[in-house]
Amino acid sequence: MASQDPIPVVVNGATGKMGCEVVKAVAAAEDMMLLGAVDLNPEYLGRDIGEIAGCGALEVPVLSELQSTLVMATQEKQQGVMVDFTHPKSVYDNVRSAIAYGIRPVVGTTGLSGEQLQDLADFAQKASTGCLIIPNFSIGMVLLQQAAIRASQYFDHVEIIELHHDRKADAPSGTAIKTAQMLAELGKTFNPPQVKETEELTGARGALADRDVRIHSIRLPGLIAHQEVIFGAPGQIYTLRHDTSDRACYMPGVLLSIRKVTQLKSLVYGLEKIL
Ligand SMILES: NC(=O)C1=CN([C@@H]2O[C@H](COP(=O)(O)OP(=O)(O)OC[C@H]3O[C@@H](n4cnc5c(N)ncnc54)[C@H](OP(=O)(O)O)[C@@H]3O)[C@@H](O)[C@H]2O)C=CC1
Ligand SMILES: O=C(O)C1=N[C@H](C(=O)O)C[C@H](O)C1
Repeated sequence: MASQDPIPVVVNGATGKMGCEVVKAVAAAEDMMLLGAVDLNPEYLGRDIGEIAGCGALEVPVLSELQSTLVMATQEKQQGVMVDFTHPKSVYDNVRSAIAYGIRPVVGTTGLSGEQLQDLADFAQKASTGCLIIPNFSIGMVLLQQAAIRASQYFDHVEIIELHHDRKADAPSGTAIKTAQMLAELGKTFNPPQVKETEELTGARGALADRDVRIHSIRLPGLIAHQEVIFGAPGQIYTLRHDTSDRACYMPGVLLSIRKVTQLKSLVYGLEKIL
């Protein structure tokens, strides 16, 4: 059997916390080739991304220009993939650019609005280009969300608490938003009021998502990424919790997504859809 050409991968946000993990994972994957590393952090421009990520020289310099790196990826035999772990402010434009060049985006960056997501879905559909938007690449979170869906058949009261490191730009987390959406999609309204409530300090009761699912966000140094979904009923509390202790936990999901996106022709939102 003829072996396939490796999948060319461009990592955007390559010198960041997640970007470095992706660089190491892609460099170690036999069916992938790290083609480009893009980042705006001026400290690392021109330096070898393998040395920055800590896996030894890869002869791939950090560049600041996404467009020219995408053009380079269009010249490979196999269709290229862009993995994006940048910033909520830039992710929409990055994904539009990649799709415009026929490069398939695998997006971990959170903070896209519902409208932006819909617009990207329409754009990917028109271009017949696969695109994966994955708010959380860890298998543990998919399992937590599935358990939450099951529990919500029996519980009418639920609140989500997400806890993250204090370098996180967006709140609530993309994962908490997705979890709340998954519960809301079941069609029932949660948390029927028991008393007339007032907030003595604005925000004390958290954010109200669709179908009255509440989300609370905590930011502290010392945390990485954690989420609780707490169900309540008279006389009992059922708590689901996921804790991240190393960003390596996201890499099996990232590698799977790189492989899967090459087979897609439209946008898919959520890891659970490709498992
Ligand atoms: N889906 C998932 O499973 C996960 C998602 N995330 C999400 O991924 C994103 C990144 O997280 P994290 O790695 O912790 O963040 P970091 O801040 O550590 O890394 C982001 C990197 O991207 C760079 N950057 C910012 N804007 C651009 C741009 N326009 N083009 C290229 N590079 C850019 C930053 O440079 P500079 O520092 O100079 O700004 C930085 O080096 C966040 O949205 C986070 O929520 C995180 C973990 C898991
Ligand atoms: O910023 C992070 O760290 C994380 N972001 C994602 C999110 O917003 O849900 C995924 C994970 O929680 C880590």
